[in-house]
Amino acid sequence: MTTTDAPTTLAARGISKSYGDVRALADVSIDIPRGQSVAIMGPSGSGKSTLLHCLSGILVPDAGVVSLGEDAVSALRDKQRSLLRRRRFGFVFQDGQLLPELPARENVALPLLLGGKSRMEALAAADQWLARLGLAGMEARRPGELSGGQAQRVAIARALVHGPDVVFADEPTGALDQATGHEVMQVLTTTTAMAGSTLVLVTHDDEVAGWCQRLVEIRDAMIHADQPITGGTR
Ligand SMILES: Nc1ncnc2c1ncn2[C@@H]1O[C@H](COP(=O)(O)OP(=O)(O)OP(=O)(O)O)[C@@H](O)[C@H]1O
Repeated sequence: MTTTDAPTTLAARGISKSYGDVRALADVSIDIPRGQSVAIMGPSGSGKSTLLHCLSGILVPDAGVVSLGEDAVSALRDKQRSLLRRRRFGFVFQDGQLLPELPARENVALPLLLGGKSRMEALAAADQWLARLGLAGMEARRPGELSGGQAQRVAIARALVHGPDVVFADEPTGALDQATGHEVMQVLTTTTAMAGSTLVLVTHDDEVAGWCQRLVEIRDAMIHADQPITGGTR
């Protein structure tokens, strides 16, 4: 949260992004209030990942502004932007992107250690999150010793351990079978809701999107539709 008590809205104002001649985003604006879960869908190449990367400060738009509460994310210099990303955002990718040589508990503790917490505090918090996600007893396993669904739960714990304002997820169930994907989405949406974090995810899968409260459809670099999901699980 910012120093005021105002809810921390993630917002894009008129953002555009091109790669050479390819226009990936054209004058896109969106407001995502704190705690909301949003699915971004659209055809391949429509600009979904570019939007996610601009909102999360991985990319800087060519024009327009991305802000989180009172902080203009897109105006920050590289170093400040990566600091903000580390402190206030969490990320879940398709393949988890856990560090293969580290046990689950150390993977989860990493954002806290990077944020300056003591090793003891960070590992204790990591163990709590792993237990919350149904992984008690698996703290010492390395990612290669976990199933795909278990590894994604470790990735979710790592994304949430430092109490981020926003969790960004790019195809979080893309590498899982349907039943495991369903389970991971249930865990992802309920734990981010419990933590009071916003969830922004990109998916090709209607069922995955159905776990969110809002659906944003991108076509040809623009927002084509933006509507609440009725019967959304969150
Ligand atoms: N690094 C890059 N260099 C050049 N062109 C790029 C780059 N990244 C994306 N693009 C192009 O920008 C457009 C939007 O890409 P983006 O990855 O945002 O789409 P997407 O909707 O996420 O696609 P997919 O569903 O296939 O992942 C596409 O035409 C893509 O080819």
